[in-house]
Amino acid sequence: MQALKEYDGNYWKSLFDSRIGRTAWPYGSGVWSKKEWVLPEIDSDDIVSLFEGNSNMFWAERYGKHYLGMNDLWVKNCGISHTGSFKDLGMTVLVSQVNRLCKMDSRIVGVACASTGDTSAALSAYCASAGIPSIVFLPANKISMAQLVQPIANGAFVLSLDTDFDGCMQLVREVTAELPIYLANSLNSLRLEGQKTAAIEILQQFDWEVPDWVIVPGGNLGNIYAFYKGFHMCKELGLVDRIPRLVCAQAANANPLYLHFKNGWEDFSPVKAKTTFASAIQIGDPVSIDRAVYALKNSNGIVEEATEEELMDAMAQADSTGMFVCPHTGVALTALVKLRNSGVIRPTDRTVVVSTAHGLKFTQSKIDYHSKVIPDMACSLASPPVSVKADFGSVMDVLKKYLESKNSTQ
Ligand SMILES: N[C@@H](CCOP(=O)(O)O)C(=O)O
Repeated sequence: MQALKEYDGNYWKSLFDSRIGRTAWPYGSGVWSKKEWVLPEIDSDDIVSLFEGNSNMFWAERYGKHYLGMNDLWVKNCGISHTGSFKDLGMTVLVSQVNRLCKMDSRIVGVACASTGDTSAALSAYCASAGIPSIVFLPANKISMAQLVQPIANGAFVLSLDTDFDGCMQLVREVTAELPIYLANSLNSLRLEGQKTAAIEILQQFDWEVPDWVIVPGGNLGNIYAFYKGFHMCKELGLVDRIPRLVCAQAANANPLYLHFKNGWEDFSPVKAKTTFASAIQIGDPVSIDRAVYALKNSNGIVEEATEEELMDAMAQADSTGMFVCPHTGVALTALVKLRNSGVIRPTDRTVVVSTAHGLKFTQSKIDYHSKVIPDMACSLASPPVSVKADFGSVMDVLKKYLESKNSTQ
């Protein structure tokens, strides 16, 4: 690319002038119209926090208004936690209880789980803190590097098994039936007691006003039931007079609940889960299927699914508004888009999307998307870095192109 020579100190002078309140010069070579860069007087009362302090619940204003025409869309960010996923909520309860049992001289020799990554991270962290051995059953090569390193670093006994999550689940159930090892997956109700607090917290954060919809990604399906349990408990206690409609969102490559829902809840059949970028919910035979069906039936719930392209595009779109979500949240956002487009969710409905894990656990899939190297995927929202020669003119050239393209889309 030919470097533009006409740029000189005046370009930057114009920008600096604008920052200190003077009218800017027309910048560039006349391609752009003159802009007023004078900053308005701002009263400190006018400055509003975009993410509402440190709360894990934030109003997705730009995403909601811009992409969906919604004005009451919220994200409950459960990935901002010790090990970076909602599993911490349940695991702190479970391991605390095991710790108590150990102190009471029970014969428990360790705690185990099968995992697609997040459960093992949480289990190993809390067990390490309590000095209790943890054993994790992981499907080899099916979890992200950031997830794998967590149990390793936390000193868990890590079994890397040549099977999928469902195979690991089956094995850990058999092993824990034989040995005095405590099973920590979400079929253990202690986990659900912890996880249901997210639902209670949502109501509290809305000052006990009930949202219309709560959308939760689903794999092993303990969490959708935990949300139901939390909302139902608040209703029983008289804190609220109804519960939200629940939506469970699955990856189309691992969608046994979706198929069951579409079949009118007749005859559940597990599926063989195929590879999905939403790897934490790559589960074909969920242990909490019955509880999930119960939760959905009793909340007038819905199940939706997301293809690989849909979930990756939804994740990229959300990221472009500053969310940096995990692929599973991409699945939940796809469900939202579909239900909004079909009119089931209305523009003014108060809707909460549950973001289940930290986006930093899934950087490889984001890199692949933005590098456009995913086979058969357009990656239409990819925003790859621009390689540019390290000289002033070349940088100004690419900046000009970039700012022009921004101008034309605003
Ligand atoms: N997505 C899970 C799978 C195991 O789920 P659990 O909630 O039943 O323990 C994981 O992170 O391992």
